[in-house]
This record gives sequence, structure tokens and C-alpha cells, in this order.
Amino acid sequence: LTLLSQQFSQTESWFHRSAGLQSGSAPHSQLFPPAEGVMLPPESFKNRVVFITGGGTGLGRAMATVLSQLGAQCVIASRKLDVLQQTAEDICSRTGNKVHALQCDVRDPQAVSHCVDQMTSLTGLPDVIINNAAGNFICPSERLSPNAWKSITDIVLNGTAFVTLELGKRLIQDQRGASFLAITTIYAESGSGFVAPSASAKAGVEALYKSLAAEWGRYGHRFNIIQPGPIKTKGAFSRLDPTGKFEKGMIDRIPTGRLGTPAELANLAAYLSSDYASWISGAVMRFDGGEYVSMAGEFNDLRRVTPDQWKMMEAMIRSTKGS
Ligand SMILES: CC/C=C\C/C=C\CC/C=C/C=C/C(=O)SCCNC(=O)CCNC(=O)[C@H](O)C(C)(C)COP(=O)(O)OP(=O)(O)OC[C@H]1O[C@@H](n2cnc3c(N)ncnc32)[C@H](O)[C@@H]1OP(=O)(O)O
Ligand SMILES: NC(=O)C1=CN([C@@H]2O[C@H](COP(=O)(O)OP(=O)(O)OC[C@H]3O[C@@H](n4cnc5c(N)ncnc54)[C@H](OP(=O)(O)O)[C@@H]3O)[C@@H](O)[C@H]2O)C=CC1
Repeated sequence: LTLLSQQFSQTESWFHRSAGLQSGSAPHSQLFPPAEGVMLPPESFKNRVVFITGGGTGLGRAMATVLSQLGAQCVIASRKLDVLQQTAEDICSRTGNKVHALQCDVRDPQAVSHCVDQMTSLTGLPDVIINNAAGNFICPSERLSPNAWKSITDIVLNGTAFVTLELGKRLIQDQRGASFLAITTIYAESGSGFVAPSASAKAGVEALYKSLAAEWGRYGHRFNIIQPGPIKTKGAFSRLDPTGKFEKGMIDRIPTGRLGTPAELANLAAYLSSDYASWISGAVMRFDGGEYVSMAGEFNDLRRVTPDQWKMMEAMIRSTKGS
């Protein structure tokens, strides 16, 4: 076993060196280059208002950028007004379309209602709502205090519910349709140790969105979910990989050999929120380079077995014939 594992790691490091790779991707990732351009036709979101929670940073910022490039008027909301204002300015100067920054702690239903009041005066009610705000950190569950549990589940599950219900009720009142999108993650489906509050809350968000997809179609509302795998953002990686030691193992188990990019996620979010997706509701879109199925399959680690090792094992298996 030791010999085999030495062989594996030698093969692996040769693989990386020979491709002249930076750490952070496998050679075969060159077969899956990320397309960074905007996918939809220009002006796909002209005269549309888009509301994005957590839109000041990371994936929220990337989605606001692409939607603004496609002509939308964006409203981004979270706790840190200075961060939001800087992002709004940056995007607006790049796209020429208005981006509004509103302070809102999604854990507080009154703050959510006030934020929606402000948005209504600025832009009117939104056509697209993206529930992206989240909190998370890795922690053994036996170390979690009640308040630690609450801080994550309040942002992720209650925050999404408060935003969705507040906007949904007002849109229904005004007889207006809308697209709702929630950003969850692949472990919302499987659960995951060391992020139990996030896994529980994201699973709750998925149940909420599937429920409302069934219930509110009659009001012209669509509800969809994107489950991203790892995409390098400061917010996520500083809390989920604080030492930087987990990233390589993660890339090794992603069949496409690399992390996702914010721009790829933003294109998918724009598509699901657009008129091109008007028949898509209640969908759960896994977006992870194949990581989920790769982690799930019993024998998938056999990818590391070399041709010589296969030759040897095949001979061993064939020798059992008749036994
Ligand atoms: C290799 C892996 C790398 C990457 C990704 C891989 C896989 C793909 C799947 C990824 C999914 C990602 C999901 C995400 O959601 S990433 C988004 C991350 N972004 C954020 O979390 C941004 C917002 N976060 C925050 O503001 C804070 O981190 C926090 C703690 C969530 C909320 O801040 P707040 O100021 O409200 O809370 P505090 O008062 O600081 O703390 C509340 C409560 O929690 C306890 N706490 C805080 N940190 C920890 C910790 N690290 N461990 C244990 N407990 C913690 C804190 O002590 C408080 O409890 P009490 O002391 O009061 O009991
Ligand atoms: N990056 C990744 O690998 C993955 C990310 N995801 C999901 O993608 C989404 C974006 O994550 P990412 O961009 O990586 O991380 P970020 O930390 O950059 O984004 C989280 C955002 O949520 C906002 N937020 C946090 N708490 C609150 C609150 N109480 N009220 C309002 N806004 C709040 C933060 O803004 P502020 O601090 O100003 O409030 C921040 O902008 C999240 O839903 C995350 O779960 C899912 C899978 C993988």
C-alpha cells in the first residue's frame, strides 16, 4: 500500500510539473477552459430591475456585473453599505447602467421591509430576485454555540424566506410576475459534516423554493436554484479553507480539474433569470464541474490507478476464473 501510494503521488506531481501548471488546476482542465464573456444577447435585461442580496462581493458582485452588462438596473443589498457603494460605482462606471446600493440585514424582517420600500421608490418592484447572501464557517458541530447555529441559519434560511415573502406578497398584490433564484450549494442535497448549520439552512432554502415553484406559478413567479461547487471568493475560502491546505484535494476530486469561476456562475444565473428560461421553474441546477458525482461513486478513486497497475489487477481478477 505504501509503495502504491508513493507511486500515485509521484505520478501526480509529475503530471502537474509537466503541464507547467500553477497550483490550482489539473492538466486536463485545459480541456474545460472557462468562457468569460457574457453569454446572452445584449439588452436581454433592458428595462428590467434585478435585486441581489449579498451583491457587493464575490458571486453576488459577479452576477450584478453581468446583469448590468445586459442592460438591467440592479439593486444590491447587504449589511456593509460602504462595500456595496464601491461595487455599485465600479459596475456602473463599466456598464453605464444604474446600480443602487441599499443597506439591509436580511435576518431582520423589518429591515427587509424597509429595504423593499426604498427599492420601490428608487426603481419599482424587481423583475428578478436573487437570494445570494449567506454566512458560513467550518466548525466541528460539537463546538457550535446556539448563537453560532442561529447566526448562519438566520442569514441563509430565514433571510431568504423574509426577502422572498416580502417581495412575493408585494408582487402578487401588484399582479406582477418575477423570477426568483436561490444560490445554495452541492451539499444542500447530501448534507456535510463541519458545516451542519449551512447544510441544514441551504436544504431548507431548496425546500422553500420548490414549494413556491408549485404554489406561486399561478401568480407568474418562477423559482429556481443553483447549487455551486467551489468557486474562489474571499468570503468563502477565508471561512472554509482558512489555511489554504484543502484546495488541492478539492481540485483533485473535480473531474474537470479546476474550480468554477464567478463569471461562469453569473452567466448561468442570468440565463435562468431571463425570458429564455421562462419554462424553467422548480429546477435545481448543479454547477460543480462534476464534483458531486465524483465524491459519491464508491469506486471513483480508481482514477488514480495507472495502466500498469490495471494490467496487474486485471491479471489477478482473471486468475480467479473457475474458482
Ligand atoms: C476547501 C473549501 C473551500 C471552499 C469552498 C468549497 C466548497 C463548496 C461549497 C461551498 C459552500 C459555500 C457556502 C457559503 O455560504 S460561503 C459564504 C461565506 N461568506 C460569509 O460567511 C460572509 C458572511 N459571514 C459573516 O459575516 C460571519 O462569518 C458570520 C459569523 C457568519 C456572521 O457574522 P456575525 O458578526 O453576525 O456573527 P458573530 O457575532 O461574529 O458570531 C456569531 C456566533 O457565531 C460564533 N462563531 C463565529 N465564527 C465562528 C467560528 N469560526 N467557529 C465557531 N463559532 C463561530 C460566534 O462565537 C458567535 O457565537 P457566540 O460566541 O455568541 O455564542
Ligand atoms: N464561493 C463558493 O465556493 C460557493 C458559494 N456558494 C454560495 O454563493 C453565495 C455567495 O457566496 P460568496 O460570494 O462566495 O461569498 P461572500 O462572502 O462574498 O458573499 C456573501 C454575501 O452575503 C452578504 N451577507 C452576509 N450576511 C448578510 C446579512 N445578514 N444580510 C445581508 N447580506 C448578508 C455579505 O455582505 P455583507 O457582509 O455586506 O452583509 C456578502 O456580500 C452564497 O450563497 C454562498 O453560500 C455556494 C457554493 C460555493
